[in-house]
Amino acid sequence: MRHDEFSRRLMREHVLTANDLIYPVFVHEGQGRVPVASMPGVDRLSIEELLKVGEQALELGVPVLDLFGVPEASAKTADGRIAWAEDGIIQRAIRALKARFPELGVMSDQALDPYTTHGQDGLIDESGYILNDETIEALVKQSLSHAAAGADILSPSDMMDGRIGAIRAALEAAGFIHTRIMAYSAKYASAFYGPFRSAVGSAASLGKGNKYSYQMDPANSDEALHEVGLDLAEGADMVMVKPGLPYLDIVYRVKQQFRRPTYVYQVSGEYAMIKAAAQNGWLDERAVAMESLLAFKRAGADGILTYFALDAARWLRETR
Ligand SMILES: NCc1[nH]cc(CCC(=O)O)c1CC(=O)O
Ligand SMILES: [Mg+2]
Repeated sequence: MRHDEFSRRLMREHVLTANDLIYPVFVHEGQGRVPVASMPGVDRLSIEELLKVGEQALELGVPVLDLFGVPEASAKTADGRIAWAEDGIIQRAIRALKARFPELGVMSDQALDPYTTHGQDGLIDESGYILNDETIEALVKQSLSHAAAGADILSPSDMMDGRIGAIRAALEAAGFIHTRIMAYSAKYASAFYGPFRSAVGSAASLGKGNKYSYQMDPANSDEALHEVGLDLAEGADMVMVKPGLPYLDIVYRVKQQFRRPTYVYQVSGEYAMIKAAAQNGWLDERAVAMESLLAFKRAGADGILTYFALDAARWLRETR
């Protein structure tokens, strides 16, 4: 069966298409594009540049852009309140994208880390411990402001307990009955997020801090199922596992157990490793990237958040 291309195609079990891809983008207050040094090929975008990327995504058939904000460092506070400002960077970005491309799916991130002076995803007490319930109140405000700006999908990435239920209830009460929620349900306390933290500018704020008291222990697997079950019960439409390739077993177990829309995030560090090896001539970038994306499909993912999204959509087009 492996002898010829036709029979290899005939017995192929899984396929990757542009429909499976979500493209994460960084939107900054500055002008133009500013490269992220640890993520070659990824730039922080002004809203004007974001619109060009939105057009490319539509043209390539990538269904959704996922927006992350990069505020001015001077605008950060301990409570991260610019995260829910009506004229905040993400709120303006959502409005601009939806006005220009109503048919493009727009997803946005809910967490406070780019907006706080301490770089944690929520509010903290004097000892630095994250305050679950106070954080949820802030996340609800952030969520409502994104929904009001026109976000199609909210994606709380903070890992507080109970935030999906609170956000869902607030959306319903405010009449946002079409806003979808993709929960970062099994988000691990991973060192693979390093380049992302540089991109949004939370690395410097976080310093030697860590997120062990709210993100999951990489040693755990049953706990991921517990977390997914809670988020689905609280009203999540979609659940996510993060990071990606080192956690394929979790993707597989979540899909097998719940059979619900399941997503995986190929995170910044995974992207950086492939890019760095490719730049050294050690790996074939396109082949390795496409193999990794296919592996997510094989494990059971319904979609993938990846910084390769636009490139992958182009590569898929070339091979068709
Ligand atoms: N709310 C924070 C957030 N949202 C997405 C990522 C990581 C994404 C990536 O590494 O590509 C992180 C980093 C973190 O939890 O510190
Ligand atoms: Mg949870």
